[in-house]
Amino acid sequence: MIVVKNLHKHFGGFHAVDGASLTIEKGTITGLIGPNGAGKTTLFNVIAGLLPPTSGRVTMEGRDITGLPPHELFHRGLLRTFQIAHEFASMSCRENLMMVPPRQSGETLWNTWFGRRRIADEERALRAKADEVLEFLTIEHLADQRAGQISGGQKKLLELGRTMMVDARIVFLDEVGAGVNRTLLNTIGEAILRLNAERDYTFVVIEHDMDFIGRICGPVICMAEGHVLAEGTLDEIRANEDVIEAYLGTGLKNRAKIGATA
Ligand SMILES: Nc1ncnc2c1ncn2[C@@H]1O[C@H](COP(=O)(O)OP(=O)(O)OP(=O)(O)O)[C@@H](O)[C@H]1O
Repeated sequence: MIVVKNLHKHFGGFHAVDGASLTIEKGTITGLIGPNGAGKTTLFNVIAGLLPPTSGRVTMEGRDITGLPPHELFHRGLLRTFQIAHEFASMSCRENLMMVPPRQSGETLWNTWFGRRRIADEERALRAKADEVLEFLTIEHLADQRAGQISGGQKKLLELGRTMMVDARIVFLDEVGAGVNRTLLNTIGEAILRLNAERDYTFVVIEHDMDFIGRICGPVICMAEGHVLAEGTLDEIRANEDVIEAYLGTGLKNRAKIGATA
């Protein structure tokens, strides 16, 4: 369980996150929605250690993780993916996955000279794991293809695959659906649901596609102006007057996004 208490992140005088408090229950797929500029990505970045908070506290399973750097959170199984995928373009998809686990023996000069057998064993295991991940994500046919050449949606799947290489416990997904076609978005949704059901992953998903949120997310949290406005099912959120007001206040385009009928 992740508990965020009264979190603030200010950029100069601008309060991007302004007293956000929320709880992410273990084993859930929680949707994080809100109009543009609500502070969702900034909140992700603070929780995932990419930005130091101005004030407030984040705990994971009761332990204070406020301001811990990403690599420390990585070791605790907390990972964040990005709106724009961060692949190594000239490496194959399989190699991209094999790069993820930290502290591989081949990284030290000593082992390069004296630990060849161990390195070879490790590499075989990593390769097998990467292939298993690609198969799980139904993109095994991309194993040898350069990551820079695959589609945007496939890159999102590859990012999800990176989290599987370290058996993440909690994954923050930032706009998985942005620029992804419907078929691939369904594949991504299926993978998220299966990882949650079969491998105990907890997910927090920022997404503007409300159909996608409705299909895969249990609790939904709506942010506006840096804080949490409402929590509940998507239907409850959609009917919430404050939420409709927040989306309305930021223009018709945002209002259409929530699918508000009132
Ligand atoms: N590094 C920064 N410096 C100054 N302002 C920033 C910085 N990062 C974000 N902001 C501002 O903070 C506000 C919240 O941005 P954020 O990206 O967190 O919102 P969001 O809810 O994720 O929006 P979107 O749905 O459009 O991605 C925005 O007004 C943004 O311009």
